[in-house]
Amino acid sequence: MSGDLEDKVRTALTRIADPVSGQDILSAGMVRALSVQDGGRVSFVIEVPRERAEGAEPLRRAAEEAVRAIDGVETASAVLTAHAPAPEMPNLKGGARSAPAGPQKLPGIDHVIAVASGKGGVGKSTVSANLAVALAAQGKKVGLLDADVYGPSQPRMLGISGKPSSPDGNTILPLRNYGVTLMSLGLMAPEGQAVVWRGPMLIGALQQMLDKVAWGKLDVLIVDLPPGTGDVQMTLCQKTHVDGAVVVSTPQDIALIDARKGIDMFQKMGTPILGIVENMSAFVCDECGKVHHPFGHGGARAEADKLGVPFLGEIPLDLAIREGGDNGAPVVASRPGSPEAAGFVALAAALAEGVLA
Ligand SMILES: Nc1ncnc2c1ncn2[C@@H]1O[C@H](COP(=O)(O)OP(=O)(O)OP(=O)(O)O)[C@@H](O)[C@H]1O
Repeated sequence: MSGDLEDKVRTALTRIADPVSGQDILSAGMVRALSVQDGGRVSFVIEVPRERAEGAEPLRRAAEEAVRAIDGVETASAVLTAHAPAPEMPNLKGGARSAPAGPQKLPGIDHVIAVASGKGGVGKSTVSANLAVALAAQGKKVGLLDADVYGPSQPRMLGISGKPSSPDGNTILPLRNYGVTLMSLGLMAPEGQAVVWRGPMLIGALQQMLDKVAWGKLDVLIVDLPPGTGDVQMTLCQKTHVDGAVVVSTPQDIALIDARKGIDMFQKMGTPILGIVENMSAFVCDECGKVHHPFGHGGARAEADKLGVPFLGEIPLDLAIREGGDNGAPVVASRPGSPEAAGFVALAAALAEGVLA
């Protein structure tokens, strides 16, 4: 049913002509991250060269209105994003870059792993930070891209402050701690100030972090995504070759329902699901040593079995994990070998032996 609607949306977009080239915007490759969700919610991005960004609003509006007029479409949202002309793009490897057709490998980066969650607050950033540090401790060259544009928390979690520099005014030099190279929108904004990144700005910011950051040679770039299934997730998967997604969930039904939606989105985008991690799985009482399951237990494993995707293990609910995140000392670094670090180390080892091998 959403397939039929998607066809209708595509047809409508072929009727919108780009006034500059005369080609329709779909064939011209200007439509990106098209998403047609159940209930008729449609969103997409229109990409124009940077010099046309200011004058492209009428085109955006025409495309949005054409889609909104389709029977079965409840809401339509088109956002504009501007890209720099190809010759201005930094080329960290030195070769010429032709117009990208589908998801592209990032120069010098062997693998990209996305860490996602359906719902906010389930520990996606905590898992990303500890996974990155654990992989670095296992000898991998690791980058961490904090794409959680609604609440970038990686600088705090990895104990990194200060601004990344850009000596040539074009390429951004990332910062490093615990053997992890980090770039985050949180490093671009003054600490404590909320930054609201929307639409084209948001997609542009993600693109900048992928294209303009001097990541250097990496075995793996971990991308800490915002929660849910929005433009950032879709743009990442459409533009960049992502080896797979790790989905983080708590055992609660409500988190698992959202995790399922996230998995569905990645599958539709053709991004492999590396597996589900159950965070805040069990709590061991300091006083009596008894194991409690405040959010239930085993839900993520059952969900993974049901969906036929790997189960990647359980992370306990533990004060040291929370404090490590708040204090910029991930538990994997501050308490290596501890039971609370074990789940992250096992996750890193499983990925190192699997997708990163
Ligand atoms: N296993 C855990 N044990 C104890 N505290 C945890 C654990 N996992 C995460 N937390 C804490 O829960 C809070 C939310 O975690 P985190 O920021 O990693 O979630 P998130 O899914 O990335 O959230 P958002 O997407 O909203 O940014 C943080 O204070 C973090 O320290």
